[in-house]
Amino acid sequence: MAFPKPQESVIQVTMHDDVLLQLSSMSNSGPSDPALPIKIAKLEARMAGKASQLVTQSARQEANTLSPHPSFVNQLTVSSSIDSDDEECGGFRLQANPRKRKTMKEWAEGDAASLEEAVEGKRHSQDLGEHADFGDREDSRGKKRGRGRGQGPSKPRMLKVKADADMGLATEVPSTSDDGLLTQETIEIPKGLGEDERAQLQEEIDSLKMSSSLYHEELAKARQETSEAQQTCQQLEKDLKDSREQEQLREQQRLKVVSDLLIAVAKSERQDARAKVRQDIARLGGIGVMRAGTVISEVWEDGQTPKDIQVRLRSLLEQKTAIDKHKKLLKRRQSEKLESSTVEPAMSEEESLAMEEVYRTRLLSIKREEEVTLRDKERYEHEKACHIREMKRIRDEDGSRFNHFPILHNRYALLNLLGKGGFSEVYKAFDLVDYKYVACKLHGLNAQWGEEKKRSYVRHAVREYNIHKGLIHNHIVRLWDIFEIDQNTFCTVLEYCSGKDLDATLKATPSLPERDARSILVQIFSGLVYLNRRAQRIIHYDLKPGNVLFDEVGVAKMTDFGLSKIVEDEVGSQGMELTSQGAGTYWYLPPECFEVHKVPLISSKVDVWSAGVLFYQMLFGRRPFGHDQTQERILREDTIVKAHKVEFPSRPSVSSEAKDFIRRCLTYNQADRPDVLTAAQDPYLSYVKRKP
Ligand SMILES: Nc1ncnc2c1ncn2[C@@H]1O[C@H](COP(=O)(O)OP(=O)(O)OP(=O)(O)O)[C@@H](O)[C@H]1O
Repeated sequence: MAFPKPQESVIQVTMHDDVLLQLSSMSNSGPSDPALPIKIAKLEARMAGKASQLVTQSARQEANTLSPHPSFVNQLTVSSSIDSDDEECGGFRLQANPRKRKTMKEWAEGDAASLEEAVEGKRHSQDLGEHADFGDREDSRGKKRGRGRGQGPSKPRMLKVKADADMGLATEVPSTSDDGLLTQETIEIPKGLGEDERAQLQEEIDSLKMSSSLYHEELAKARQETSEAQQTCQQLEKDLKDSREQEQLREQQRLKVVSDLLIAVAKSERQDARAKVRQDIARLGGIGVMRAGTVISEVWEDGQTPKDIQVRLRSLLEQKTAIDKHKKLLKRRQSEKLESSTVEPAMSEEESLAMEEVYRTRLLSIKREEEVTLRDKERYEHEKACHIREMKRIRDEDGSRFNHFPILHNRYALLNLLGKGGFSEVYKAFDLVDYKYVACKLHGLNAQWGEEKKRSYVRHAVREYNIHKGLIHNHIVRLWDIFEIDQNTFCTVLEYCSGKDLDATLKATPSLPERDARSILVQIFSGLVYLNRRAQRIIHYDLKPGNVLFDEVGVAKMTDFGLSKIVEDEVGSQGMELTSQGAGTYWYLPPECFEVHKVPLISSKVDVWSAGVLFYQMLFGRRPFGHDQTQERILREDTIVKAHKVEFPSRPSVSSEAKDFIRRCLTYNQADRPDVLTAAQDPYLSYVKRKP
């Protein structure tokens, strides 16, 4: 509901002079007659025998263009037309009044001569002119004219017509009382008038008195209404203020309830996570402490599952050995069958063939069991990797200074830690303003760092923010906000991706079916095409499994633009200079990034190479170059500089189209490698709708 502004509803009621005018503007119903002031003036003038002058002046002032002819009859005609034809007069409408027009006309016809003489004659014309002008208009000297002689503007209006000796007319003095009520002090009818006219005049005076009293009542009513309206208005304002305060209170309560619920859920998730880790420690293993002299180090201690797997494998090995032994014995017996010295009874040929078959089938069965156990062992290794990741997450969460569910920036309710990067902690959080989950990345500056290093880190983060915030694409994580927490910590707010990241996915399932891997690749290229079609092109430069996240429905999204490069317009076809050589994750970077003899020139082809490595890893469960090497070893052994040709394992089996696409992405020579836009148009990446 829209409440009017208080000042709009206030009606001024203190101006006695303008009471009638205000009434007429306030009320459109009942006896309100906006033409009344004019009528009164005309009547006064007529009674004073100066109707013509009044009319002339009134007409001249209000209409100006109407008949300039001084003739009284003409002027009356003008007057009559103004009086009756609803024309504007000083801002008020003159209502039609045929009865009055008739009177005036009659009067004009009956006593035209004497009235004309009076008009020509003269005096008090100024008075009458003033009476005829009901508005508070300024005269030519710029002064406000009063409505009665000697009266200040705030005095009640006196409609006074003085006796005019020259005209031989007695003066009828209708006036308004202090509160605006029309009164009649003396009534003397002009001598020259007949009975009818006198009666008519008397009738008009009575009628005016009646109207005046009605207006008076209306004024009182309007005043009353105004005061009531003011009270209502004040009450409404108060109500509005109260309800706003209540709403604020309710909003705070709502937020409290929501955040309490979220915190309760988060706490229970924390408990579940810890209980699961405890179970998994018993099942999969955990970190123990080993002491060697004064040195205490952490060691991995196996849980029950790897122990069981070991026992099964050992048992299978023992069974295999035993069968092999029996097989050998059987063979020896068969060869010694004819020797009489043999203690054991001789075995028929058929029996010995049957025994051979028993041993063979048993060995095959052991082999199958072994394969199953080895698969279990592999699964265990993946579970162990996730378990170690989760243990690390919990340890990081326990050690975090933001683990007590704070509300940051009056808006983001921090819940549980999602993970910890090099210099940041990422928390799942709830946005209490937009009511959605977000990921809050808390960047902590190391207190030990010097001022310059801190400044450089912040500069870097702000640069990343400025690049990332403008990127709006389905396959790029949205960056919503950035704010400072304290001198050494600030936070970026990101779209929350509730699925695992690709790194975690590949740890749990090292190789994906080709169809799944291709779908992820297509999405990555969609994001890359967006980055290369913008006015300000961007090279991501840090494409790796950890920087590909999945939302709740499995849509892949690129994130982390910390190392990304803006491609300036003037960059030539060779590419732009790489000024941050050494940064990045070497398994995923192309050979040109390791150029040492000159400043490397790079382009979007860096991302094409990284996407090729990612695709290879998704398909084969390992990286094409330096898979088992550390970053340092890759650099030392020039692993990528030597990565001229990509080799494919025989298993799992992958389509030749996929391999060919990987070869194109991993083209050693940058000039021969397709750029993002060309690679994205590769037939391998295009989906065509199959005809039914
Ligand atoms: N928007 C997000 N939604 C959900 N989880 C996220 C989001 N951003 C990051 N994470 C998770 O938070 C963890 C830490 O992320 P972060 O980006 O800090 O790690 P990183 O990339 O390993 O570190 P660094 O940026 O230092 O290389 C990762 O496990 C990541 O999956």
